[in-house]
Amino acid sequence: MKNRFAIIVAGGSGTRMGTDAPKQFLSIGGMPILMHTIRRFRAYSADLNVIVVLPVSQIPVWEELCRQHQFQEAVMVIAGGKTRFQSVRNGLQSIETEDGLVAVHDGVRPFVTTSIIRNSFETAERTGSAVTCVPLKDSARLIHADGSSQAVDRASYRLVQTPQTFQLALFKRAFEVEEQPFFTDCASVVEYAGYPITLIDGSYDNIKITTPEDLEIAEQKIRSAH
Ligand SMILES: Nc1ccn([C@@H]2O[C@H](COP(=O)(O)OP(=O)(O)OP(=O)(O)O)[C@@H](O)[C@H]2O)c(=O)n1
Ligand SMILES: C[C@](O)(CO)[C@H](O)COP(=O)(O)O
Repeated sequence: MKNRFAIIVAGGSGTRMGTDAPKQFLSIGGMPILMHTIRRFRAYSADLNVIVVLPVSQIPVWEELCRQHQFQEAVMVIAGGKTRFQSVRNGLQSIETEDGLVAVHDGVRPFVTTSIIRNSFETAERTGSAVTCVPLKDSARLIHADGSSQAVDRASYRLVQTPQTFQLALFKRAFEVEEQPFFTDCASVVEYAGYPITLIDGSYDNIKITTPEDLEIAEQKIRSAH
């Protein structure tokens, strides 16, 4: 099996959540969200090299949380950057080889499943990339510059999640580009660099905890699982 890495990005400050603590440290089911996410990747493979990217100022807070929760998963901690792109790039620079696969996952998506992670590695090994997504359940409209709107064919769109998994050699080359304002995820970077993107099925359960409502949903999901 090829070298397998996971970069779990948790370098943001959670402005939309609006809490003092960064949202990745907020507790669901009695444990910080980020620890749930790391455990999901560890459950996929004990041999996976897990890199966790954190805001530099929060690294001592994370170490204290690990002590409090007796959280002993072996992970490499790396300082993040101002944007998600920069945080991914910092994580990537800590990987010395170009031989293998890397999954990038949001630290605030704690409900990712082993089967999604496995499928993302297997697909990326075959095709170069695996980007998790789901179809739209709601109708969608395009907003024009003058404020008017127009129905679009929702079957032509997907909502993109993480993990997004890539062959390391192409991913490293893709991240040599200058950062662009439309880089909202890794797929947009890889596509900009000229590589094709393979989509794989995600899950409506694989939510990104972004706003306070998401935190309530996450707490209920954890409670109902126990
Ligand atoms: N400079 C950044 C910004 C974001 N992220 C991470 O990217 C993931 C998805 O980003 P998002 O949900 O937008 O998190 P925040 O940037 O923290 O939230 P907000 O945009 O509301 O400030 C999160 O796990 C976040 O910690 C990161 O590693 N480094
Ligand atoms: C990577 C991502 O989670 C895919 O949906 C998303 O693009 C992150 O976006 P955000 O602006 O950082 O919330």
